[in-house]
Amino acid sequence: MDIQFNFSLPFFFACPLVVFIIITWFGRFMSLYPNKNLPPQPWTLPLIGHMHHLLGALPHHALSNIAQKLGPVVRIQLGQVSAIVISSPPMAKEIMKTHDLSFANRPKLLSVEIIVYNYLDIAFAPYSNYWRQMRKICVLELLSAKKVQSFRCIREQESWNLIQSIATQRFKTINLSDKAFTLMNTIITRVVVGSRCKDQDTLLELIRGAFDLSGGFDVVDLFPSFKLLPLITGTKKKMMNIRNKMDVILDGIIFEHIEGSVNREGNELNFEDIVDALLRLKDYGGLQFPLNFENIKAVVLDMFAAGSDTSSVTIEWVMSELMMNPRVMKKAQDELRRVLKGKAKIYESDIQELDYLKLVIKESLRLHPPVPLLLPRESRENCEIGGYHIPVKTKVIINAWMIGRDPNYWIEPESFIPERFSESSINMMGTNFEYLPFGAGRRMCPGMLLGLANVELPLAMLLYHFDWELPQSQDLDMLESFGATLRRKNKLLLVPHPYNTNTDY
Ligand code: HEM
Repeated sequence: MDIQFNFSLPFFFACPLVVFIIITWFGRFMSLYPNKNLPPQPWTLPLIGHMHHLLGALPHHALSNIAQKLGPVVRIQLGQVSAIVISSPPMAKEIMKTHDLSFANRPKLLSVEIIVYNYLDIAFAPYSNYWRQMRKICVLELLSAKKVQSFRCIREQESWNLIQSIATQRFKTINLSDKAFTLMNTIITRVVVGSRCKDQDTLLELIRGAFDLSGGFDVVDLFPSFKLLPLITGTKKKMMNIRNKMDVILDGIIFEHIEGSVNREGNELNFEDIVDALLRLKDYGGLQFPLNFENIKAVVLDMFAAGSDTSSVTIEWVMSELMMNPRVMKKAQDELRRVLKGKAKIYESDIQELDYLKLVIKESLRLHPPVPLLLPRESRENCEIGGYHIPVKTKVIINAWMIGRDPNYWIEPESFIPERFSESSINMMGTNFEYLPFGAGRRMCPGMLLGLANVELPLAMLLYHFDWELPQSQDLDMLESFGATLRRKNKLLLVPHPYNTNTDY
């Protein structure tokens, strides 16, 4: 199905101010425009026909509404950018398996260009020999199973610190969302930088600000040929400011590593953090594209951006779903308390047997994929998908959120039923296209192991050490907010009641 969201050009040039206000006001989506494959229509008709699906809606909801009306392959015109939206498992398979190589590019975005030193990172680098080299480094040197295992003591210490801090607030209302964010900021900072860093919160706030604009829905990315737009809207100045502030912090981090003055705690001496690994590879010299400080900073930014919020929102949503589903909460806690038999403290080796907890996380990632539209791709050549011709340089948005709730593939798709995975072979490895929390194909998430390890242990501890209640007279909503990740709109406020373990907090 082929529709276009666009403003007519004469209208655009006749009333630039009006259009500018409309664009910035309506923000994320453009309106409709006569479609060359449909009978000519005045632009207002399709606008009225579909705008109610778009206005005020979260992008993944808006695109789901449109897909329900128009089908699993919808072409939309986002300003000057031609895009297709993919909303079914077979069509996702076409993009990420059958034609994976043809769709292995990422579209160019101004915010990303400025922030990651002209696409020197992994997540937004165009498909190229450079990207292949950096991806290989990422998979083999930075995020391998062995490496993830080497960061285990960080997860154990920081998760335990979280439990201790919650224990001091027992029976009181705590903001679990904020606690999960702080925990994950600290874990990812220690993994990347080797120790807590005085600037970690500032750096992560800057990164969030920058990557919130990286969804490709910003007006400057929708009209890339209007070179003055980034200056008029102030986007360029804003991004340069963010980049400069980040640069100072990142230079400081690298300098400390080179100098050997990182303030490491006890067992942090025993592992190589991500900056160490990148500096080692820089000095190694045998790479096709030798690394310099900009390459290192771009990859470090990716690790922070991709590794922190994705895991903390997962903790937020798992805990929210458990509060909404007391049967599942009880079953998960029974498993933990049975397996751990009153142990005072949990270590990572203890959680291998927690099969039900793993199903709970899997089910939460189905209903609440932290990156609901994955990262956008772009076609590298002309291609045919589901009988439609897709021209080169078309942006591809895959609605993993909708796919995970597709009633043709999931029984009771809106219900939280972890057991659905117990007898099923569906996994997270990107081979089942009805379940794509980490994407699939060449651009699939390389941080899956680290991401899962970062949520499993804290969740096990939260559920083992405490029973949870909602604050008095409060209901729990499940409203979402869309940014770089899909998080709760309202913070998760809960009251912890210590469970009777042999623990001395
Ligand atoms: C629960 C945790 C996580 C989730 C749900 C998640 C999800 C995703 C998704 C959906 C993508 C896009 C895949 C695609 O386009 O097909 C992605 C890409 C990526 N993720 Fe993750 N991620 C998580 C954790 C992490 C962690 C911990 C790291 C590293 C510290 C990481 C690093 C990356 C990178 C570098 C990419 C870009 C890959 C490329 O373009 O080649 N992720 N992630």
